[in-house]
Amino acid sequence: MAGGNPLLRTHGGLPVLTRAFPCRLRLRVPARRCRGAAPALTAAKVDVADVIGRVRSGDAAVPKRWRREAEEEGLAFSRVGTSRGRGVREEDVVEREALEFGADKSGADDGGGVDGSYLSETRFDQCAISPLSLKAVKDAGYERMTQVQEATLPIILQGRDVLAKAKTGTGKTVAFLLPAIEALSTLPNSRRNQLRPSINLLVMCPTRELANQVAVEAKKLLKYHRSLGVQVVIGGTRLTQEQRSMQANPCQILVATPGRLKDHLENTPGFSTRLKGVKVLVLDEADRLLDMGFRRDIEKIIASVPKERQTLLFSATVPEEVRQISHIAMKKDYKFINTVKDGDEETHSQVSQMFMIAPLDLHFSILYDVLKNHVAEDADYKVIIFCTTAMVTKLVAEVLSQLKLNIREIHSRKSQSARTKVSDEFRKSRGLILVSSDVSARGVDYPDVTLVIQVGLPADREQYIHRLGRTGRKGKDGLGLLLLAPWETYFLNSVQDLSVSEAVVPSIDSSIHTEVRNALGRVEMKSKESAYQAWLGYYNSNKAISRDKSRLVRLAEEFSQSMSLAVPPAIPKLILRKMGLNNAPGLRSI
Ligand SMILES: Nc1ncnc2c1ncn2[C@@H]1O[C@H](COP(=O)(O)OP(=O)(O)OP(=O)(O)O)[C@@H](O)[C@H]1O
Repeated sequence: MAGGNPLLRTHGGLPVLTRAFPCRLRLRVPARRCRGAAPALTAAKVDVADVIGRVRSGDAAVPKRWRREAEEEGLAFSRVGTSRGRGVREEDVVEREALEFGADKSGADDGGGVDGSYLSETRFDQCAISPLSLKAVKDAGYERMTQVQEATLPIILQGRDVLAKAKTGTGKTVAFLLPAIEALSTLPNSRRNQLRPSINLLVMCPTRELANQVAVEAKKLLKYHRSLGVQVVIGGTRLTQEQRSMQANPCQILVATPGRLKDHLENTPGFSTRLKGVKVLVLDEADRLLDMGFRRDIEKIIASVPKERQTLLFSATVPEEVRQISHIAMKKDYKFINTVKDGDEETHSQVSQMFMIAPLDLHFSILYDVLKNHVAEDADYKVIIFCTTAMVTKLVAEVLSQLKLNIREIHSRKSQSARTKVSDEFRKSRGLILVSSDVSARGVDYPDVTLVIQVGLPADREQYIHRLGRTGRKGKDGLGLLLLAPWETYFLNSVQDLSVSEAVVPSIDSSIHTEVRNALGRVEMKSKESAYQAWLGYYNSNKAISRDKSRLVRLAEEFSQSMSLAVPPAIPKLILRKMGLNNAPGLRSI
């Protein structure tokens, strides 16, 4: 996080004046132009932020070489000082600085970001892949490999176990699917022509949307491999329906969510025998699948596939604990391939990251204000708002819909058919705002998301990174805003190595407050009650906050007030007991 002068923060070489947040939201084009500024500086190991700060403060000790390199890159430092001296508004300065920095050396929109292109120089046709796969890759529009594909393909093709880390939106799905399909296509035909072929490739994903998406990508790559097929098994659909379709058309590739796969293991005749044919096991979003929420299911699944197999673990985040426990899934001599360079951040530098601290009772108004500005500035807007729980997501979606924004909602309480419909629509559209719980946090590839807003505490640092990663995919620009209440600021410690700049709370027109109040008045009481209960449950499960129960109750009351409720809703006794809050003073029960 940029420190120092509280008025001037920087990220990726671009100064951001904190009071100009709404303006930053409008800076998409200039921000892209700024890209050209950084590479030479980075290569020379110059801290751009530091140089800018020191030049501005009149520090004559800035080495000439740095200054010269900066100027060669079009960074007109001296002019920046002059603009401010003329009393130009901060917003104007930000706009101007961005343009001045912009020698427009960004290159084409082919992934040329400040942190280097996500594409490598290697073309797929230079690699040892089959003509059938190559043809499919071409049809999919892929010519050059992404960095992670280039780094992992040869090793996976050798049959090694691989744990790979690469930033969000850089093509990890193809990186594991393509070599896995190559491995399958070389299996003797007898294996593939059986009436009920074994499952040879098993891909595990933490969410249903991601599983569907991986299957779609697999189908693209299988276009000319006519004897290979892919099937998806995910929760939220009828088990019997999946059983029937697996029986009618058994495929060698299965993409699954853990819970449903376990269901099939326990209830589908012949399924465990089919799993004995697994040659390649993939854990997509491996760190999520290996954390406590999924660990048991994953262990059971691993025990059901042969020990003699190849295992591939992929994620944008690989915390140390995951490396420590990777032996659960992989052979000891696995290869760890990390395409995030030493000293580089895990997030993309072309994504502007902001945090804003404001009391809970301002959050709806801020959200509305930020969205209104963003929608007005960018006709092609495409926004995802992440909320803490399904019921809070529902409430936020209802409030914003009442405010006549173009809202869709997705979370675990929606039927799977509604989730799939919304997800498909959001993928194809622009001019939409998706309010989502963490079901969309990882892996889902919605193209051209312009802004990601996270409201309230993300579950952890990793979740923050994955949610943010829904924007800035394939080297494109993006914006991220994390909106926190003052007592949530401790979370920022966990992302202090990322370039997250503070944005000062914008002054909000009283008409916005009135509109929000009226919108809240039109939202059903039931939604508010459920959101309150879910909110309490979420923060109660957070150790840092639930330690002090009376404080938790007070904070929940603040949340209730932010929904315009005079008195916090009562909660069923049973639920309070389940939350361990039956004796917490100040909570009303029914
Ligand atoms: N070689 C390539 N050239 C161009 N586009 C590609 C290439 N490989 C993959 N893509 C596209 O890049 C996008 C992002 O890919 P993908 O969803 O696999 O990213 P990811 O790294 O898995 O992201 P996340 O970490 O969010 O899961 C997709 O739209 C995919 O079709």
